[in-house]
Parts: sequence; structure tokens; C-alpha cells
Amino acid sequence: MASRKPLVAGNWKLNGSQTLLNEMANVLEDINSQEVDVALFVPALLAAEAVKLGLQTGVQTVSEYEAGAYTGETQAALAKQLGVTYTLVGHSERRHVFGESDEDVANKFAMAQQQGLIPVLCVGETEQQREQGETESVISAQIEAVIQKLGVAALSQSVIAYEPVWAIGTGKTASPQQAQDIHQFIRDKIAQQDQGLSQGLRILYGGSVNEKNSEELFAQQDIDGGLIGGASLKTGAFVSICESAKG
Ligand SMILES: O=C[C@H](O)COP(=O)(O)O
Repeated sequence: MASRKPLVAGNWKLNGSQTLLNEMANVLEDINSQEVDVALFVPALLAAEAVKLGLQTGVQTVSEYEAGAYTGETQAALAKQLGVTYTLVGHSERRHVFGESDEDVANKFAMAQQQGLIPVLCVGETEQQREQGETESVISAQIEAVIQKLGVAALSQSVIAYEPVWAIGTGKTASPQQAQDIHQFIRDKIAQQDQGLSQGLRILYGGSVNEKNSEELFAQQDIDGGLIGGASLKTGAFVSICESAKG
């Protein structure tokens, strides 16, 4: 895993509760260490409470707008004020269910950084795109949209999460080698523009990660932790996954 510190991030999506948050805070109390960062991307309504409980906290999306008449949006500046550290941008459910384009995602990435949040840029191909041999071009375009807008240096204050859409919530995990191949592709692509930045960039894998497959995935050279959906709602499974990212 080179010298990059792994990050294991739970994405609760539209799930979880105050009770689960309290339980999770208890079991995660001693996990964050020199060896692994652990963060929870909770529903925005739980973010302030998660921060109070001492958790490294993320929100699941932010508005691309700074402020104004945008009913229902999550404001990056307010998240930062509450003590939130990260936000996801471009999660596949935002792209495919809510129709966010690469340009929308780049705008959200920019707003997150402008307000002092660390964006976790999610990229990944659909099953059809993989079958048609488009995996690399799709991921390139998703990353390039951010680079075109902000320059490659912006990636140094970010995290990338590779999540093949066909592996999300399906139980169909990418094999460690399949995942490693794409992580290496992403790192090499960024290295063409900034070698040092690419070596320090954390690239997470997401898609049906569980306590049984996490160790082998995280052992891959270019996989620096995971973005965990379903398994982050179970305290025992999530703790095991976090432990498996350590050294
Ligand atoms: O953000 C997390 C991913 O969408 C993965 O979800 P999953 O672990 O339930 O497949």
C-alpha cells in the first residue's frame, strides 16, 4: 500500500439512525490510529451529532452553490462550520439516480474545496460500459472534468474512490486484480501530469466490500482503503473491515 495512510469510509446512504450512530461511535473509539483513518459519511441530518461523538465525519453530497434559493441542498460552508471533514462528490447514485453530470460533479468538487472540505471523488463504470471496453475512457472523463476545471494540483487535497457501478450493493465485488488494475490506471493517469501528487493520492475501492474480502482488496499496491456501503451499517463487520486496512 506504499506509504499512503489507508482510509476506510462508511457511506450510510439513506440509512442509519441516531441509535446506530451512538453504537458505531463506541466501537470505533479506538480504531483511528497511526495506521488507518476511519470516517463515516452519514445522512446530513446526523452530521453534527457524528462530529460531537468524535467521529471523522463526511456528508454524502454538497450543493455546487455557495448559498441562496436552492431548497433541499446541503451547504458545504455549513458542513465545514459543523466540523465535517469530507464530502462525497459524484457517487454513482448521485450520477445515475439524480442525473449529475461530470460537470456538476466538478462544480461540487470545487465548492467543497473552496469551503475547506476534502472531496472524495467517486468514479466508476457501469456493467454495460465495462462490457463495451469503455471502463478507462469513462473514468478518465470523470477525473478530467475536475482537472479541466481546477487543474491537477486540486487533486492533492482530495481522495478518489473507484466504485464500479455493477459492484455497488450487488454482492458482485471486483476481484482484487480487477480493482488493482483500475487503481493503477488512475494513478498512472494522474502521474502523467504530476508524479509526486499521484504517489501521495489515496484511492479507495468501493463495491460490495465486506469483512471477508476487504483484507485481500486492501493488500493491493494501489488500493488505499475502501468506501463501504451496506457493511458500514453493521458494527462488527465495519470494525473488522477497518482493522483489515491496518498494516
Ligand atoms: O459508497 C459505497 C458504495 O456505493 C458501495 O456500497 P456497497 O458496499 O453497499 O456495495
